[in-house]
Amino acid sequence: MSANHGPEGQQTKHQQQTYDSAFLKACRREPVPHTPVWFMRQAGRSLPEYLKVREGIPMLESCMRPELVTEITLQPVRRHKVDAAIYFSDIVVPLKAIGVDLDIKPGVGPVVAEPIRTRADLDRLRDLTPEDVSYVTEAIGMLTAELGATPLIGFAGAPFTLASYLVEGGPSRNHEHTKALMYGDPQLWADLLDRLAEITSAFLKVQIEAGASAVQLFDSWVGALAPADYRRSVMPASAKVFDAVAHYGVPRIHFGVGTGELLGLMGEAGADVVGVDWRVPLDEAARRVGPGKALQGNLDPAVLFSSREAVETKTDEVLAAAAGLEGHVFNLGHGVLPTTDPDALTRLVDYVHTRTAR
Ligand SMILES: Cc1c2[nH]c(c1CCC(=O)O)Cc1[nH]c(c(CCC(=O)O)c1C)Cc1[nH]c(c(CCC(=O)O)c1C)Cc1[nH]c(c(C)c1CCC(=O)O)C2
Repeated sequence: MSANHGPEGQQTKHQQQTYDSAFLKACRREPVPHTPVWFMRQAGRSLPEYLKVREGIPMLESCMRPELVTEITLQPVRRHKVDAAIYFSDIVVPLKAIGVDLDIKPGVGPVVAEPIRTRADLDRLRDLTPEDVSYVTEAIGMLTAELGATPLIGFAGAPFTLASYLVEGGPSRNHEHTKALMYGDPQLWADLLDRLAEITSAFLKVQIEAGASAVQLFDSWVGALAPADYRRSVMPASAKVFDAVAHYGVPRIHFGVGTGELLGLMGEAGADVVGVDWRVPLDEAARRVGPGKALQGNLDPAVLFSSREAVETKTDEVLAAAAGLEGHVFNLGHGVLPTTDPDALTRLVDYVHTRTAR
C-alpha cells in the first residue's frame, strides 16, 4: 500500500466510511477489536434467499443486473454479519464483456466456445474499457450506499487461472493444454498472460474507482505449477496487476489453492494480504510468505459439515496458529461448498468474533 495514502485523499465516501473497519485494519496489520471474518463464495447456493432470487436467471445474466447484484451481495452480510461483502460476479465476467464467447454451465463452470491456442486467437482478446462493464460501476454505486461501514471487496481472476479457462476451453484437472502452451510457445504464453494482466488490471480499477475498499486476485488453479515455472511464466503477470492498482492504497489480497510451495513467491508478487488454503497452518504460512504481509484463511470448508464441537475445535486451531500474526483475516481455505448449512456459517462468524474480542 502506498505509504502516503490516508483516510482522506482520492477516496470515495464508502472507502472513507470503511477505513477504520476491522477488516481493513487487519489487512493493514493494525490492531483490531476482533478478528474480521468473511467467506469466499459467501453469496451463492448455500443461501435459500439466493436460490430464490436467481430462479430462472442464468449466472452471467444475473451478473449484469445491478439491482440483483446488489441484493445477492448484501444477502450474506445481513444473514451472517460478516465483516466484508464480496462483489457478486464471476472471474469470467470481464472476458465476456470484451466479447469472448463463453457461458457458465451449472455444475460445470465456465465453458469457452473457441479456446485460445494460437496468435490469431490471442488477437481476439481486446482491452477492457469501463464502458464494457458499466453495470459494475452502477452496481457498486448502489451497493456501497447500502453497505455503510461494511467494506466491499472487489475481485478478479488472476492471469494464470483465466488463461487456464481460455486455453482449455473449460474447467480442467491437469491443465494440459495450458501447460503445453506455456512450455511449447513461451512468447505466445507471455503475451497471453500480459494481455490478461491488462484486462484484469482495468477491471480492478473500475471496481476501486466505483468504491471497492479492497480487491482480491483469485489464482485458484495456480497450485498446479512448480515454483520455478510460477516464477518464470506467471509471477510477472500477477505482479503487473498488483502494481497497476498499488497507487489506490486499497489492500490487495492474493489467493490460490494448493499453494504451499508457492507462498513465498505469491508474497513477492506484491499483494498486501496472502490467502492460504487449509493445507498449511497459518504460523507456517507466515514463515513462508515472509514479513510485512497479513494472512487470510484458512478453515477447511468441509469442516462445516461436521458437528458444532468439531467446527469449534478446528476453528480454535486456526486461531491459535494465527495468534502471533500481525494481521489475520479469518476465512475458509477455499469457497463455501454449495450444500453447506448456512446456520453453521452464521455460528462460525459469531464464534470467531467472540473468541477474538479484545
Ligand atoms: C475458479 C472461479 C470461478 N469463479 C470464481 C472463481 C475463483 C474462486 C474459486 O476458486 O472458487 C470467483 C467467483 N464466482 C462467484 C463469486 C461470487 C462472490 C462470492 O465469493 O460470494 C466469486 C468470487 C460466483 C459464482 N460463480 C459460479 C456460481 C454458481 C452458479 C450458479 O449459482 O448457478 C456462483 C455463485 C459459477 C462458477 N464459476 C467458476 C466455477 C468453478 C463455478 C462453479 C460451477 C458450478 O459448480 O455450478 C469459476
